[in-house]
Amino acid sequence: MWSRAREWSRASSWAARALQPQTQQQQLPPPPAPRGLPLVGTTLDLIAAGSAPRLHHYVDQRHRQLGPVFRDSIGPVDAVFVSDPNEMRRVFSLEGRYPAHIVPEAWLLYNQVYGYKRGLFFMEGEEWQRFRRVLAGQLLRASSVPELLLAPCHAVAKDFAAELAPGQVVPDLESRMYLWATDVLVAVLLGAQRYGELRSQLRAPTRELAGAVHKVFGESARLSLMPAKLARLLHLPAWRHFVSAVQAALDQGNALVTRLIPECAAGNGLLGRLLAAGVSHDDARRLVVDLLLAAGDTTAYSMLWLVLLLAKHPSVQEELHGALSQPAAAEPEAAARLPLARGVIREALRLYPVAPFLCRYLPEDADIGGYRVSAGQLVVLSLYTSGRSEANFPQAGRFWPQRWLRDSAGAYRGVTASHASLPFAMGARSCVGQKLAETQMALLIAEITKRFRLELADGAEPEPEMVLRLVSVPSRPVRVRPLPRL
Ligand code: HEM
Repeated sequence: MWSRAREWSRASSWAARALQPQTQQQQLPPPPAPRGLPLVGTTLDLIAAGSAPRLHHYVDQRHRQLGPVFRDSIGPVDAVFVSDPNEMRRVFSLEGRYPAHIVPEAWLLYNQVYGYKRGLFFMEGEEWQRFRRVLAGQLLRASSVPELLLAPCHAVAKDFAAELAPGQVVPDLESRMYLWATDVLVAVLLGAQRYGELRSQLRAPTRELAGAVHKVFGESARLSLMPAKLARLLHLPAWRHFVSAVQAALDQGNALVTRLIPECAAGNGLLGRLLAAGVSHDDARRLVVDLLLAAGDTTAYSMLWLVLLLAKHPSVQEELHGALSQPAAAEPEAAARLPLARGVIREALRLYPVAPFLCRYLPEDADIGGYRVSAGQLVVLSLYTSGRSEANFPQAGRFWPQRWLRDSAGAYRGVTASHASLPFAMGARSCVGQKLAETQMALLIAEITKRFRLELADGAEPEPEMVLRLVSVPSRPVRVRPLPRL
């Protein structure tokens, strides 16, 4: 089955297949599916693979068994899974004008029950397109890094490194990363200078918000293990705790943004730019509060994986330190663009994509890998599998940031299919915070590496495993000790 599907993906060009008449697509076979038991389907296999926290292992095994495209019903979700990089790209090319993705059930229910209007991630159709243009116009432009992102990310990274206690295990690194992610966004909203002026006044509300966002994540992850509607109907503690955590985070987020609005005119940050672009105060609050929520889990956990991998690989830290010590890398702009720092980030996100499954509902019937996929069918891209496949990345299990450096002919040294790793997705609905996330992570590892060597506090203990709690998180706390460089 593997080779059959591969031949398909090689033999057929995208363009030719996009032009296939509908009738021809209807003649294609359906994707292969595992044999399930009556009533329970494949649920027992999923339980055997480690249940929901190890869904990525279950899906990986299925790809090995059935090939790069298969269909499965996991609980109530019926989806076509895709792990071939060319087919993943094809899915994005067919996503339509208003790409539709899946939103956690508990969040949808919360928004419905409390009539809450949320930000970009939750929007659809023309409303989504309008605000997407506004946000992408600020955050994803070529000039956004030097004009909007660099100075705030650098200021917060310097503070972070300065606050590390040399030789001491960093206490509760996970919470520290949430605070960093929130600080960065507040600094970007205000601009570095205004942020510097207001930093001490904003410290307490920012810290509270970071804690509240962290709590929402914990409660959402707990609730994701059961149907949210049922939990609400039965007034289960999981639903009640989720609601109070979300309300607290939204209230604190709204209060913080309301406080920033009168301040932002004096700065050159994102918030002022949104208002200048004609976004109303209410819409700005709605968009920005959701940016604060979207930035928290994603960058905090990505950075935790990154720190863990660096601490495990002292030789990479030394090479990075050497590169950062060159005069050419002295300025933050150069440090943020340093190829090795970028390689470290890409490699960490390849091995530990914070969103290991990307979802799209295709608007038309489609040919995916030689199989018929009907309009409206949920398609799930298996990033964990594609990112760890030897066919796409030689020595796929190894943390090897240098694979992303280019040789004299301009090719990556150790990458066969770069689009097999898509941690920020691609296309019109890809991550609007990608440039921000890359810049803030690059500058934080630069500031830490310049001053410290990171050491694993738990020595030779086995590496924490990747488990799914809505996003990929380490199975136990990451504990590192920063040792000062002499
Ligand atoms: C390492 C960090 C991050 C990763 C890996 C990441 C990943 C992603 C992915 C995969 C998506 C696409 C979801 C889909 O296709 O349905 C997404 C969407 C999004 N991300 Fe990020 N993200 C990161 C950081 C951020 C940050 C810092 C922000 C805030 C500035 C942000 C804001 C958003 C928003 C608002 C969307 C929804 C975009 C839309 O629907 O048009 N992300 N992110």
